[in-house]
Amino acid sequence: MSRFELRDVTVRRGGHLVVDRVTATITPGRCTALVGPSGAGKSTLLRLFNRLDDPTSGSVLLDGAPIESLDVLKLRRRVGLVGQRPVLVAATVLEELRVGAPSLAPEPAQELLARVGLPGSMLERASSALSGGEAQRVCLARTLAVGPEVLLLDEPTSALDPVAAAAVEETLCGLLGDGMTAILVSHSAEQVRRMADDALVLREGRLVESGTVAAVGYVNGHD
Ligand SMILES: Nc1ncnc2c1ncn2[C@@H]1O[C@H](COP(=O)(O)OP(=O)(O)OP(=O)(O)O)[C@@H](O)[C@H]1O
Repeated sequence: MSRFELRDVTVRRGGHLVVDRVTATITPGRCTALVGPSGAGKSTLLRLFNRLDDPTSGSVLLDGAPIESLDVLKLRRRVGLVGQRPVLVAATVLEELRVGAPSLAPEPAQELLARVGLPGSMLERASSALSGGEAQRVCLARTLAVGPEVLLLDEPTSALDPVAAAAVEETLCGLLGDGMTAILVSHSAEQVRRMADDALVLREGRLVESGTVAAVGYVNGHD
């Protein structure tokens, strides 16, 4: 089911309160945006969901279980991350898709490419020969190859040119429309309005507003 809950979560880094007693629920099947000014703690909060960071106090629960009680590799297969910049690690697109799914056959690999809007003929292409937008979509397909229940999206289009960003966003919107649970960090209020259902507004580490995107003032240009 993949319901995340944050209970009184605090993250302290170098004497600084980066996340300050945040309590919230992420609704399955919806896209929840983490928004707020630069330095508010959005990326840090996002990284808690697959244990790239751990809270200093409080707990993150997945379907009622504290996530530190789960095997971290299994957790990361359930909760996939797509970062700001595509990082490709294998020589070809097919090998890239096999990074987390070593037995992936060419046919399902082509289906994965279709899901992210790329032609199946791209499987044999060298990773180094991809454009930024293509590489980001291959990263997304590589994450999907593992079969995640939740996608963590950390400014997934901010490093791309406007045309590639629009294409990647459209691909993501398709996945969200199919009912994928997602948590999105984005600086763009327009993007949040297009992609997200719910929003959590952070300021100086504190949760200051939450609700549906339509109801949250921060996303709609007034506080
Ligand atoms: N390891 C660390 N040590 C000290 N301070 C840290 C550490 N990690 C993060 N911070 C600080 O915590 C605050 C929140 O950082 P974070 O990257 O989570 O914010 P953000 O809302 O994602 O910002 P942005 O929108 O600029 O990406 C920042 O002021 C940052 O400098």
